[in-house]
Amino acid sequence: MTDADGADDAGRLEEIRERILELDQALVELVGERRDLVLEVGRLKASLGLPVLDPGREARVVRRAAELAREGGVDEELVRDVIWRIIASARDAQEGRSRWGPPEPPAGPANPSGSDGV
Ligand SMILES: C=C(O[C@@H]1C=C(C(=O)O)C=C[C@H]1O)C(=O)O
Repeated sequence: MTDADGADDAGRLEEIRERILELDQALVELVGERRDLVLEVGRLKASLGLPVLDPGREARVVRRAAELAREGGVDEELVRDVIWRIIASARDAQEGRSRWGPPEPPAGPANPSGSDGV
C-alpha cells in the first residue's frame, strides 16, 4: 500500500463515520416523529373510546417491518426486536407511563371565570 492509498483510506474512513453519525441522527429523529404520531393516535383512540392496546395492529406492524427487512437483506430478528421495543415505548407513552409521553396539560388560571371573586 502506498502513502497515497493510506491517505485515501483514512479520508474514506472519516467520510463513512460522518455518514454513520448522520444516519443515527436520522434514526433518532424518526423515532421521535413516530412517537408524536402514536401520541396523536392515543388521543384519537381516547376520544373514540377505544383501548390503547391494539395487539392485532401491533402484530401487523411488526410483520410488515420483518417482511421489509427480509426483502432488503437486513437482519430480520434485529428489526423485529427494534420495532417491538419502539412499540412498547410508544404504548407506555400513550398510557402516560413514560416521561417521554404527553406533557402535563398547563395549569389553568386559578380563577377561570375571570372575576376576582369580588
Ligand atoms: C399507534 C397505535 O397504538 C398502539 C401502538 C402501536 C404502534 O406503536 O405501532 C400499535 C398499536 C397499539 O397497541 C395504534 O393503535 O395504531
